[in-house]
Amino acid sequence: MIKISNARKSFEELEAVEKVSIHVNKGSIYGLLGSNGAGKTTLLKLLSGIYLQDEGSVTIDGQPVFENTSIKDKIFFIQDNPFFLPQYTVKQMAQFYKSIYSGWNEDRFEELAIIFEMDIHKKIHKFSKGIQRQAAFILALSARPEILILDEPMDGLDPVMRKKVKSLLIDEVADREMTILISSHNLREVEDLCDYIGIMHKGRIILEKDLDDLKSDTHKVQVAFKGPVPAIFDSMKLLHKEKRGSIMICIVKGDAEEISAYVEQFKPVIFDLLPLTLEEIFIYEMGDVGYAIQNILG
Ligand SMILES: Nc1ncnc2c1ncn2[C@@H]1O[C@H](COP(=O)(O)OP(=O)(O)OP(=O)(O)O)[C@@H](O)[C@H]1O
Repeated sequence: MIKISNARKSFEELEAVEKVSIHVNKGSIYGLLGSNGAGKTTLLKLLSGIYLQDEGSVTIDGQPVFENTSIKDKIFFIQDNPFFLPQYTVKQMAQFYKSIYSGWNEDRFEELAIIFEMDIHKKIHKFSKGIQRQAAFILALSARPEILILDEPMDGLDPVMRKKVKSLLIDEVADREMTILISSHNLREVEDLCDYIGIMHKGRIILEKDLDDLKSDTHKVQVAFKGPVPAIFDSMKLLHKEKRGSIMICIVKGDAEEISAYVEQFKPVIFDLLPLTLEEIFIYEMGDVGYAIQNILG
C-alpha cells in the first residue's frame, strides 16, 4: 500500500508539493490529474524515491521509499521522458533491468516484444518518440513490478496503441494485483482506466474520489410542477440548481431510488433522473476551483 502523508517538496522559493496526503490501495489504479505545473511529476518523483521530501512521509508497505533498495525493486517508474542508457538496444536494456529487478520475467519480455511488434535489436534512440514509449512499457511490464508509476503515459501513443497499453495494464492489475499511479493533464484520457482520481492544483490535492462512488452518487434531476414549485429542494443535497422555462434542473447527490421516491411524493408533471458524465460531475463538484478543471477536461 502506498501512503504519502503531509509531504512537502520545495525548489528554492517554490513549493511544488504542499502538504499532500494520498493513500493508494494494492491493486488499484490511481489517476493523478492536474494542469501544467500542478506538481504531479514532483509527487511521482517523491514516490519513486528520486526526490526526498522536505517534510512528511512517503512509504510503501509501511517502509520509507527514499534510498530503500528493497522497495525500489517493487517500483517501476516510466517518466515523461523514459530513461534508456545511451546507444542501448531494447534487448540490452532488458539485460540491464534483468540485473536490477528480482521479478524480471524473460518469457514475458519475449511475449510483449511480439505483441508490440518491437525490433528488440535496434538502438532505442533511433526509434520515434511513440515507439520509445512502447519500448518503455515492454521493459516495465517485463520487470513485473508491484507498483507501476506512469507520468503522462499516453503522450506520443496513437489511439490503437493507447487501447493496447490500457488493456495490458488492466490485465496486469486483474492478474496479479499490480498497483498503478498514473499522472495526466487529461481526465478523458484516463477515466476508463482509473478507479480512483486525485486532482492536484498548485501543489495540493484539491479533490480525491472513488470513480464508481462518484458515478453512482451524483445525478441530474429535471422536474416540473403544475402551479407553484413546492419546497422540495431544501432537504436535497444540491450541487447546482437552475430554471429553464418551467423546468427545474438540479444536480443532486444521493441514492437514485431515494431521490426518485422523494420527488414523486410532490406529484411532478415532468420528472427525469439522469446519470452525469464524469466531466459534468467534476465541474459541479469543483465549484470555486472549477477554472482549474477546465484544462484537465481538455
Ligand atoms: N527540478 C526543479 N527545479 C526547480 N523547479 C522545479 C523543478 N521541478 C519542478 N519544478 C517546479 O515545480 C512546479 C511543479 O512542477 P511539476 O513538474 O511537478 O508539475 P506537473 O504537474 O508535472 O506539470 P506538467 O503537467 O507541466 O508536467 C512547477 O512550477 C515547476 O516549475
